Amino acid sequence: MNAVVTLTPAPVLDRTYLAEDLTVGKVNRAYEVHEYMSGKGLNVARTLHLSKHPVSAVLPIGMQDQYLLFSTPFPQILRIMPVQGRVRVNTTVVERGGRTTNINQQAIPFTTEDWRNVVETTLEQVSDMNADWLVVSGMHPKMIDTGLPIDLSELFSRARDLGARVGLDTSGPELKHWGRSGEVNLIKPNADELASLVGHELHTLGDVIEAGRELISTGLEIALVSLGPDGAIAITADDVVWASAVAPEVINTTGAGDAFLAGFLSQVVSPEASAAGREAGTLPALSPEAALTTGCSWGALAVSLPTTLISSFGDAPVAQLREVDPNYALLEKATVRY
Ligand SMILES: Nc1ncnc2c1ncn2[C@@H]1O[C@H](COP(=O)(O)OP(=O)(O)O)[C@@H](O)[C@H]1O
Ligand SMILES: O=P(O)(O)OC[C@H]1O[C@](O)(COP(=O)(O)O)[C@@H](O)[C@@H]1O
Repeated sequence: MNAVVTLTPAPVLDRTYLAEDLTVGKVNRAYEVHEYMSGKGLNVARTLHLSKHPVSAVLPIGMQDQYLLFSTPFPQILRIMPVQGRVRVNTTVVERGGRTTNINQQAIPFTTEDWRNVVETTLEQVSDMNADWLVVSGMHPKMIDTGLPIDLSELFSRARDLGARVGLDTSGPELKHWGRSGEVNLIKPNADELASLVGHELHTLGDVIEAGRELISTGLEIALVSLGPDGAIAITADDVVWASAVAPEVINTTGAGDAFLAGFLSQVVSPEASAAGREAGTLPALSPEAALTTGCSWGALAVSLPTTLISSFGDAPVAQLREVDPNYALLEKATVRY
């Protein structure tokens, strides 16, 4: 079966304030607050589990903060690794009308021993589940002793030796490094992250395709680029597929990327392809079309909810494949941010 293991190297307590509007430099008041354990890999795993997909979420989290998991949905998918340090807090302010502002705290650094345990536990999960995918999502903590970001080389190469593809959803210098490393099969940048990765603005769908192809030439298998209201595009060596869905309303865009990635992973390797691949000792064939529409449907559902937690797919908007038009002007021009 097409199983997925997610690793969230820097889990988060997500605190979301719903406010009428946000005025910078003034006192702002929230009319509603939500707080729950989160992080990109955990969000992806929860959504996959809700769709009855086999998944395990590795979560390094200090003993003092494990109480935060008491009320978390689907505790059975968690593989908790006790590490030193407190969990970080990410704050989101959502205004009526859908404008969303995020303040994300820095990740807590790892000791060498803690990181080693996280790597071994993650690989154990990949092996035990015969996973088709290992997905590493969110910020990368630094190492206490060197001050350098975690090194994922060994994790990636051993996961690939176990027959899993490797997906990465991160941003900043880490995306710049791993996105071109040839050690990763899939990345999921949004348009701004892709612009930063290639170092120039992206105005049209053609610009996005060109940027994706540049990355494919470095050894990446799929550039999966999410384009907010323009849906998402999957670029491989042989194929370019574009799809989108119309969200009924836009309440909170935080979490849309995670819901989208979960939808994509849920379909991109069919159970039949997975079984055939294991039998033949080859990587299973990918089916990007069905996966992309599922991803866009779940992404559009996520933006219409106040928090990142999806509790049912019943109201998910239907997504359509679209004819790829390189001249299509993106609704939101992508800018370089770091
Ligand atoms: N306003 C929107 N309308 C419809 N779908 C949306 C909207 N915003 C996001 N989505 C869906 O969610 C996915 C992820 O959103 P995006 O904003 O691109 O990612 P991220 O949250 O990682 O920045 C998109 O690919 C799209 O399918
Ligand atoms: O690890 P980072 O980059 O701080 O991101 C973590 C944040 O991203 C989220 O997972 C949402 O991500 P998306 O909007 O990309 O889906 C939040 O729930 C969480 O606070």
